[in-house]
Amino acid sequence: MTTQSQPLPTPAGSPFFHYQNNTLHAEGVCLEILARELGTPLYVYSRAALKAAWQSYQNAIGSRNTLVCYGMKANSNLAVLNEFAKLGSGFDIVSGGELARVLKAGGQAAKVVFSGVGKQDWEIEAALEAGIKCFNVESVAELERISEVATRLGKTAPVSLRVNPDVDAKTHPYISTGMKENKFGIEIGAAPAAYQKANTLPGIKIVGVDSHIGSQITEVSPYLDALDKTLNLLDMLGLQGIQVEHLDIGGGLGIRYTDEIPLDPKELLEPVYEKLAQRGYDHLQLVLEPGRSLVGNAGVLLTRVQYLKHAEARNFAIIDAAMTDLMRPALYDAYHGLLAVRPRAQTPETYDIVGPVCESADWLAKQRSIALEQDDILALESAGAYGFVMSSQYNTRPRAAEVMVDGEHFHIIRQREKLEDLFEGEQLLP
Ligand SMILES: Cc1ncc(COP(=O)(O)O)c(C=O)c1O
Ligand SMILES: N[C@@H](CCCC[NH3+])C(=O)O
Repeated sequence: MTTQSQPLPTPAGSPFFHYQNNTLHAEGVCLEILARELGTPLYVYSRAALKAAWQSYQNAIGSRNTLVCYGMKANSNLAVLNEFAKLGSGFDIVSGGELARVLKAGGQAAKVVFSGVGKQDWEIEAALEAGIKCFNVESVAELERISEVATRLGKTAPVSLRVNPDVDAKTHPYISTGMKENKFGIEIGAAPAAYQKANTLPGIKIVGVDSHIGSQITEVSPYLDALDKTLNLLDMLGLQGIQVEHLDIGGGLGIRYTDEIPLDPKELLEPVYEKLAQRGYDHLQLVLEPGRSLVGNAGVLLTRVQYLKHAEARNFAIIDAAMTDLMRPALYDAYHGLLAVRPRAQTPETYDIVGPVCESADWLAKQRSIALEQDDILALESAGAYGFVMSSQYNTRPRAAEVMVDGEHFHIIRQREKLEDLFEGEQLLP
């Protein structure tokens, strides 16, 4: 059987990547031409896909008092951040570097929440100077540190305590964050005392409560279990005279990589709003921190087949992208869909799709049935989230360029690194 007599593969999750004249396109742009013109590996994002993902949250929110703080660790290219800033997004940051990116991209500090277990003094200072919405505080020691820094600067730090509700998000163990074995947050049993403490510390103003239970979540029940526990905490705090202004339920909604059935934001938010109303907390602002679900299926990684190697145990397609460009398969054994940008008519063979890096973990896809020839262009799907941002220069490899497609046009939003970028700042000994 040939690929011509088969239907073309369906790109995962996104209608913005589609086949036209037997060639994969992003919106109106032919990816074969783009890859040949700009070189590979190349990250390609669809602006329309970003907007559609944003809109799916807005449709679920309607007129309710809810702030989406894009979990920018998923994709922090300035053009992506600027797009979300223009749509009205806030940002969930986890470092001083991410704060600098938000400000550079035109985001508003007043819509920034700052998560992360290891905030350093300079990062706390920068966030106080910028005037962020709140610190999502992950330990009592951090609370004390923020109080010291704020007092020294003569400022008041708005804080929300990130509680660890000990629920199983039913996701990959490496990306689950809300179980008591995880380093994240303050265990929920210890939260009332931590809030009491926050209430007495100088330079601290309590504004919220926060939890984030993990990533790539495809069920509503773990969110609702966490919410129940958080609302019980709010009941207790209320009895102690501690009030908050907002409730942050984190991010974590999954996307389709293969056959997952992701939740529409509506499927999460409707029961959340219902529960808030039942429990008398619908006056609180709701804060969300989605990352992956806003960008994941808005991007692909284009790569070129360098060599085919037919070995005894395996057929290998050696491509010009590596674990340094897309780390998820090596790190989590993650599956990314693989598409031939121009599918061939020949009988498919089974290949392991591997990179040039000197590590056996340097694979991007395993045991995929595809008809290939040297120099073919391939697309690794669902690469818009945790793709470029997790890339490295290991093996002294320049990081890929990033492109945003917009209708019939494209914009280079990050140049490919040049060889001299790779050792900039290094010095020979005298
Ligand atoms: C605190 C926090 N907020 C938001 C996110 C974004 O998560 P996701 O990309 O799964 O939506 C993460 C990542 O898991 C996170 O750690
Ligand atoms: N980097 C992870 C998600 C981590 C989420 C951040 N806490 C991934 O690629 O799936």
